[in-house]
Amino acid sequence: MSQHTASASSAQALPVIAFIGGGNMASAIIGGLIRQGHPAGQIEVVEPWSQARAALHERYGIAAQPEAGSALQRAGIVVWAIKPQTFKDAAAQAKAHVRAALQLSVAAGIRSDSIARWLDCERVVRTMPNTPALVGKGISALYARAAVGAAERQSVEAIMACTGEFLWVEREPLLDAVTALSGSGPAYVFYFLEAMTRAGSAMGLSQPQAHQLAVATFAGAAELARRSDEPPALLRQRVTSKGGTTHAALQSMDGAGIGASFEAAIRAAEQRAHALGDEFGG
Ligand SMILES: NC(=O)C1=CN([C@@H]2O[C@H](COP(=O)(O)OP(=O)(O)OC[C@H]3O[C@@H](n4cnc5c(N)ncnc54)[C@H](O)[C@@H]3O)[C@@H](O)[C@H]2O)C=CC1
Ligand SMILES: O=C(O)[C@@H]1CCC=N1
Repeated sequence: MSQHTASASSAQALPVIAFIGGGNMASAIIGGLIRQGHPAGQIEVVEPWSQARAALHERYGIAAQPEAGSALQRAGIVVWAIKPQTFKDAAAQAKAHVRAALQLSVAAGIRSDSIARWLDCERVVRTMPNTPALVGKGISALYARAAVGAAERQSVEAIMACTGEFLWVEREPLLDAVTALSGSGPAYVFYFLEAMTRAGSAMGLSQPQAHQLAVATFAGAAELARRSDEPPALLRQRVTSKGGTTHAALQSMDGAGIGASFEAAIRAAEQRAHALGDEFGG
């Protein structure tokens, strides 16, 4: 894997970008693009759901189209931000208008072979972002097919840098691992936040106090891990006094097999990503 940190490079220099699907991930990327100076008028969106179209108009002033049409032909890059289940049908609907563009898919599991076949286009990049993209703190992994040129890779980097950090993976199957780790990862963090907040409330703190303490602890520990040269295991040991409170908590977690269960859960997500490709990539 090669790594890059975010440098929201010249979003203004990007071509017209079309989004097929205007839901959560599309909104997060569009928000990042607009924050970095990409004009709303240089964005096309196809979104069949009227409420999602209204939200895009209210938030970004974008008039999304209910179905694929010739307006898509001005796009140099097409972002596929639809569910894996609907990708094939959406590709059939839009193909005639988008074949000349660079295709960028955010869909979990759907392999670039399928996308290239559906669109009759070899210039395909897959990315796996995550929802902190909404606040410019996302991380995305990228994979490009061989036909994608250096300038096109840079354009994709400029788009994803608008949403946070990015890195490239050299082998496409690694995107399933990325999906399991950082794509789904925010949900794991929220799951633990919920548990910590519930525990805080049960111990007598108010819900807002418990929430504030839990969120600040996650943000602070993550920032410490990011800035530190030391591995997480050592940072954990520094919190853990012999015979103290942390030791009691960690012993309880080990006894319940939480670490092993958590790893197994992430492997389950990876397997599901792979299965989505088999199920909906035909
Ligand atoms: N939500 C997340 O945390 C992440 C999602 N993804 C991937 O992003 C993709 C989109 O996910 P979300 O944005 O969360 O879903 P979403 O449901 O919010 O957005 C998908 C949108 O596509 C629209 N749509 C349905 N059929 C269409 C068609 N034929 N043409 C155009 N638009 C159509 C739907 O009305 C919907 O608004 C999925 O493939 C998912 O795997 C990737 C990373 C993280
Ligand atoms: O749950 C999902 O399938 C998508 C992919 C990563 C996050 N959400």
